[in-house]
Amino acid sequence: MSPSRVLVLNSGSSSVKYQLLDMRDSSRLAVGIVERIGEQTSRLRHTVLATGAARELSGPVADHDAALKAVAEELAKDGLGLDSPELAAIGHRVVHGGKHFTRPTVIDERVLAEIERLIPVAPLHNPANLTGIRTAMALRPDLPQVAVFDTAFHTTMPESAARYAIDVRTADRHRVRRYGFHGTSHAYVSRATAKLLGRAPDEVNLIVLHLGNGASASAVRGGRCVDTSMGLTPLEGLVMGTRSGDLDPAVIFHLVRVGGMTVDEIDALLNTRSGLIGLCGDNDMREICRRIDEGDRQARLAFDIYIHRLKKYIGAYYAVLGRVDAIAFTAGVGENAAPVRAAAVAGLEELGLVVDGGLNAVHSTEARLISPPDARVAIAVVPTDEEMEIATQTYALVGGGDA
Ligand SMILES: Nc1ncnc2c1ncn2[C@@H]1O[C@H](COP(=O)(O)OP(=O)(O)O)[C@@H](O)[C@H]1O
Ligand SMILES: CC(=O)OP(=O)(O)O
Ligand SMILES: [Mg+2]
Repeated sequence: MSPSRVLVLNSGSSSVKYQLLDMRDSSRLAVGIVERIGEQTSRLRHTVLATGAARELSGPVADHDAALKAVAEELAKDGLGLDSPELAAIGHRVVHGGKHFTRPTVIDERVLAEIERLIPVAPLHNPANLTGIRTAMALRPDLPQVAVFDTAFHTTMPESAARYAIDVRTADRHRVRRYGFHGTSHAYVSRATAKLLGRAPDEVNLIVLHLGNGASASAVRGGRCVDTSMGLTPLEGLVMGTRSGDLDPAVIFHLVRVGGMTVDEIDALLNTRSGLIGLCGDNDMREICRRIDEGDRQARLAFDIYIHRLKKYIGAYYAVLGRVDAIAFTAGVGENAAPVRAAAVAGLEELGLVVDGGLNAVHSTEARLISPPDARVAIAVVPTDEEMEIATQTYALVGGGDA
């Protein structure tokens, strides 16, 4: 029988998430994460689904190369190692693919060079993705390695949404435009939401809200992205865990000229010390909700700023789409934080947006509706599955199934 397993690697700035899937029945064989890479307190958690065996290792993991080698060792302990003849391909999440990569792509030297060229516009993500790919290639040079790009789903955006209103020649020379991210999630959730509605993806208009540590919104018309909130880099748009999202670009000039800060200092400020953590010292929505319940005003303000921005994007994408069939909440905050979902659409009844308090309060890992049955616009909670989407696209590309 031809090999049917796909290993998916999602290398983030300080973590590697991985899953080994069997694409014959889309089952998961092993899942895990290496966290806090580069620190003394790194941790690897590995679960084998067939046996339920779970292992946790602690101790320093110096870099992404060491992390991936540790993952390979863990997989090998259960006979699921990278040397397995049943492995068909390795699928890699690559955050920035620029304008060039509109589809999943088998990685060769030319593709590696392009991902490397894009590092300045994804400094937190692309270097980690590259290390993951290079290590995996060294471990299995004979195996197809496939890059699945966060940006690919957004390449359908019209120029009116993708261009910034700056001098066209300058923008083109430096490839300054809006690319959008989390596209694998937006694509997966768009299809899953259409399925939940019992409709074909090409006949529904959706607003997808991916609210994780990084967060982005997208407007999807008939299965194609027409606008999204992240831009040249994953900094634009919504308020995030540690990122500011939208701000007047002159804030940067002001901080240089009046605040005496360097560009690198401002980069770090806006990417790592802003958003929820900058506003209230916490970037975990669970903790923020808990503090609000205790009457903490700083946490309340951070929540209100987060919601205000989210509501503005819902309104904007409603206008962009003209007609909205459903709004889908996804990722860590979107899937779990009922207060965020309720607040994001509060007061928007005139737009047909109503959340049923009882349905919203139910905890579930299934895709579900939280709007009343007669609502004009469906509001849904749809768990994302970037790893499954990456595996599906990877397997299809290497000839194993249909996309
Ligand atoms: N039960 C919960 N209630 C509220 N927020 C939650 C809950 N579980 C997770 N989250 C939020 O989800 C975030 C992580 O989302 P996730 O999609 O896993 O992010 P990422 O993939 O960007 O690291 C956490 O920072 C936390 O704020
Ligand atoms: C692109 C991006 O923001 O990714 P993440 O949410 O994984 O940081
Ligand atoms: Mg994520």
